[in-house]
Amino acid sequence: MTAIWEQVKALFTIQHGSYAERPDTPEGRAYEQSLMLERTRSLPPWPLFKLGAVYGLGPQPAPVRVYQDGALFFLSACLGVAALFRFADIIGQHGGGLTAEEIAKECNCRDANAVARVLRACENWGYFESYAPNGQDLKRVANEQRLWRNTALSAMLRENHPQSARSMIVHLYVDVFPASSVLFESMRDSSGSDLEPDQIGTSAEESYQPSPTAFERVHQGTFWEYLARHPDRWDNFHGAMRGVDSGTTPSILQDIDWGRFLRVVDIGGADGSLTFHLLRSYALKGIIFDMPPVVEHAKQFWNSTPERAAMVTNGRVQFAAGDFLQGTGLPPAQEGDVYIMRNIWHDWRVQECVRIGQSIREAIGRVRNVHLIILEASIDQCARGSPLERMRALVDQTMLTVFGSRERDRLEFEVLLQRCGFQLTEMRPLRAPMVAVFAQPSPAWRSPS
Ligand SMILES: C[S@@+](CC[C@H](N)C(=O)[O-])C[C@H]1O[C@@H](n2cnc3c(N)ncnc32)[C@H](O)[C@@H]1O
Repeated sequence: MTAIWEQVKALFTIQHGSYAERPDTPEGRAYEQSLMLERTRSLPPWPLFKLGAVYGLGPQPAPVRVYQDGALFFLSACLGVAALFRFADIIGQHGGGLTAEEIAKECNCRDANAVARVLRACENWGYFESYAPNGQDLKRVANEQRLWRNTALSAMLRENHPQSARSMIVHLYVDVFPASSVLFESMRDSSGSDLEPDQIGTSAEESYQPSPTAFERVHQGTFWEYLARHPDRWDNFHGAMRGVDSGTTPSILQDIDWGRFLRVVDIGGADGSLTFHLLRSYALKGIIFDMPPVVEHAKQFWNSTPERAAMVTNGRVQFAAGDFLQGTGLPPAQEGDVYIMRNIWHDWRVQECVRIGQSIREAIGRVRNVHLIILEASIDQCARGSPLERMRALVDQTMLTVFGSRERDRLEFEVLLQRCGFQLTEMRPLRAPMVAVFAQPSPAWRSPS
């Protein structure tokens, strides 16, 4: 019994990495080596091994876990490939029941064996499900002959799923994934990815020269320049943002009382889908502010359904084109306005965030009863290792890789907002991978211009 208990403890200890580290002295090294050797040699009893490694009901052996984590980019690649080839759409259109070969044929992929293996890899993480034809024993059916259907997760890779993640997965695979492969070089050669908010206005800011991000190294330009050069990537990015919209909007609508505002000014609002949902649910007016080409795209989106077109015709929604870095084109505030920024600040380094925030503060001027709400995946809101915190950490990595920017914690928001002439009043968790940061203009603020 004691031996089994020791094994359980050893498994947990190895998995969570809290083994007794010793200083790097000859004695310390000898101790660690003997400890590690002992653990490496002492295999867990079969039932324990099976429970963790085969059934996933207990701690996994550390080597299994570490390899899985290290090679997890292949899961991203498989999901990207599945999304690009539209496996989920093809399977869904037939109501399931296709072999890998049939799927390969329909998506013009010549390698049916690779399709079967990509599907099998995805199946291990709950995407797609294989079953045997005519009630045969699945174990006796070769991977190529198995039939495939969607699961709740793989169905989200369908284009027409109400919460479709297809464009986001394609964006991560095509635009971001190549950049992640040079993160090492980018970090090695970097002069520091960003300033701290409290370095703004100090000598550190004057001497600060941002290094190119991993994305900029690979794609020879900023993310926005890259999108401008590749209209197909813009279209896909709009789709990705619509996916974020469908995943976060229900909570944004229900967890915040928008009824106390008169007008919403959606800064960097893209096609304005959040504004649309807000106008649908509340007696609000709306302005969508973005760069000129994006605003043109947004107008098409608003004219594409009678309900949205009517909101444009009766003046409930308006468009404003400009540049929030230059402070041009921002709609001046009216009493009862709420300026919102969903997933804006996290795209920018501190200096640019201050410029954007100050542009908004200028637009507000001395108008009273105006609010600012920032909606972002702020970090350090839940326990480390929780699903939400893990997702936010990955979004933060995306920001580092693409923009050299970051997801922020409360303290960073407080300092940044103060630099731009706002006061943080509340940080509210949402039932989504985002928090709402509420701020009010500080009356004492003086425009730097
Ligand atoms: C990550 S998207 C967020 C879109 C939208 N807020 C949402 O949550 O769906 C960032 C938006 O910022 C806009 N943007 C980028 N640079 C800008 C600039 N200099 N001035 C105005 N908008 C800009 C982009 O066009 C894009 O629509």
